[in-house]
Amino acid sequence: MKRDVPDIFVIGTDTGVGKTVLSLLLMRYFYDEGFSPFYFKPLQTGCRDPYDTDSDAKFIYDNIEELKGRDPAGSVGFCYRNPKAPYFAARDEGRQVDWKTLPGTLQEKRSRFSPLVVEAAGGIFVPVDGESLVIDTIPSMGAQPLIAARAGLGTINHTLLTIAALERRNIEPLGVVFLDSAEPATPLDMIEENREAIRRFSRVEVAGLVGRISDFRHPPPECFDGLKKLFARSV
Ligand SMILES: Nc1ncnc2c1ncn2[C@@H]1O[C@H](COP(=O)(O)OP(=O)(O)OP(=O)(O)O)[C@@H](O)[C@H]1O
Ligand SMILES: C[C@H](N)[C@@H](CCCCCC(=O)O)NC(=O)O
Ligand SMILES: [Mg+2]
Repeated sequence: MKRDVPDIFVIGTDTGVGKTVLSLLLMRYFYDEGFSPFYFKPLQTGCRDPYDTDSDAKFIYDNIEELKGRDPAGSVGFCYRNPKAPYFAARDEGRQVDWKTLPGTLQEKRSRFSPLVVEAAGGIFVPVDGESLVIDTIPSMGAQPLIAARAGLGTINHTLLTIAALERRNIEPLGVVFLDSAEPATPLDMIEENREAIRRFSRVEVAGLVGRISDFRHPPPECFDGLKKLFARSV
């Protein structure tokens, strides 16, 4: 089994920025490059179960040919019904997220798959339990963070804040990928300025831009340009 890429923790500047879409592209990219990738969502909220229409794992399994008919439940750690931060969604059900079991689950997957594509819930300052935020879980996951960010107005602030928080804890991200689901599309000159600001005020590069995708089963080839830049040396 090909194993020469790091496991990836897809984190975001916010909820709804495109982490699941970026995870889908990573899965497609690594399958096409001959790897055996595995998608995992440790903490899913806003779903009755892993088969719900809002389940991120279901979206991945529905849109990756190789996963068609397979059970998305294996790709979900904890699942809570209310669309909230995991801490509050679990509390609504009288439970507490026992996230320290997750590194063991990932370790078990590592024997059969590479790379792991792990998707965070929301942004990195989202509470997981009463003591921990998503950012606190990063070191124990053994996966390198890749930042999904919106492409348009507001992203400079959110992306630089995310990078600054990681830097304070000596966590080095692989890079940033912009996703633009806006209609009409964000003007390219603004995207270039956003890219410039992030390069100038941090040491992190925006590796690529993913434009609006209309068919998630067949994303256009240019969606993978950023991933090629990040991983081509490894594949
Ligand atoms: N490039 C894109 N093209 C088309 N739609 C997109 C694109 N990026 C994101 N979207 C859409 O935007 C919405 C939010 O994206 P997504 O679900 O990937 O966000 P997320 O960061 O995973 O959110 P969460 O924190 O809930 O996991 C979804 O409906 C998704 O299909
Ligand atoms: C409900 C969302 N979709 C998401 C949780 C987002 C929490 C955001 C909390 C906040 O930043 O205020 N859940 C998830 O990714 O499983
Ligand atoms: Mg998601």
